[in-house]
Amino acid sequence: MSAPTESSRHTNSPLPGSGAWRKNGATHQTADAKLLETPRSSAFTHTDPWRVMRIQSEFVQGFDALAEVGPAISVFGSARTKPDSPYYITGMEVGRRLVEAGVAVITGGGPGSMEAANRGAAEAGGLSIGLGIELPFEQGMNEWVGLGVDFRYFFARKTMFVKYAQGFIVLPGGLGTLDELFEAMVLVQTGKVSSFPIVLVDRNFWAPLLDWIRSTMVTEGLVSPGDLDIFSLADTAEEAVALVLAGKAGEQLAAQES
Ligand SMILES: C/C(=C\CNc1ncnc2c1ncn2[C@@H]1O[C@H](COP(=O)(O)O)[C@@H](O)[C@H]1O)CO
Repeated sequence: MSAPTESSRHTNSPLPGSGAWRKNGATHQTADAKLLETPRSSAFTHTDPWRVMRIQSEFVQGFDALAEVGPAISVFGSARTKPDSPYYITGMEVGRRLVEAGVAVITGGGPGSMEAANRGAAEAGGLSIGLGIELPFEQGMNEWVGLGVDFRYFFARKTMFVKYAQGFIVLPGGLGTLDELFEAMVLVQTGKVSSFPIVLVDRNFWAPLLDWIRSTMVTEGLVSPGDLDIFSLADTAEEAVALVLAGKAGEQLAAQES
């Protein structure tokens, strides 16, 4: 088939997405014309291909906002902890001690222990980061976040917790905290990240879960005994921060600082 002449162009219809054309087809609209047309319906914005664009933009937005963040530790913990609870007080001390060690604090930007860690970091004059998530019951970012990024998608937000931190400190929490903890553990277990310290704070709180992992999962051969070395345990903020800064993560943090 030969290329269309100027006069035949209006009657040669293009084959979608190929740059090819078919002779004597109906008059076609150019791509520019389609783009510039006022849309008759916004329904397309609720389709998966459109969502992919939105997801992509969420990654770009996160990478842009966090690219300049230096050494950082992600702190997870319950959204329900009240300011007078010992967990909140420990969370504040964790945030403060991380900043005093020259490390930024990344949290989910919400209330409870997230707020505590952001507050400790902000009050110590450090970088206090919140990665907020759109939820049906809107909470908004806690007031102690200095650099905030909002996400619609949990998985895009989770990437940021890992990509921009050199370790995790996990305060007592519920399902959200467990989700974040297990994701981190699986990334280490499967070798997707190396030497990523994970510190669980409050031995008493975590003991029953760890006993069950040992007595059931390890006994039944579903996890290796060595998998229990993926995390360390602490009882105080001081211990937790010292552990997360120790070892390989400490080397990475020191390298980023110099
Ligand atoms: C339930 C309440 C507020 C929810 N707001 C949240 N904002 C930001 N991040 C959240 C929120 N809820 C959960 N998360 C994430 O999960 C972890 C805490 O979940 P948990 O179930 O409370 O352990 C936390 O690290 C966040 O990343 C207030 O009533």
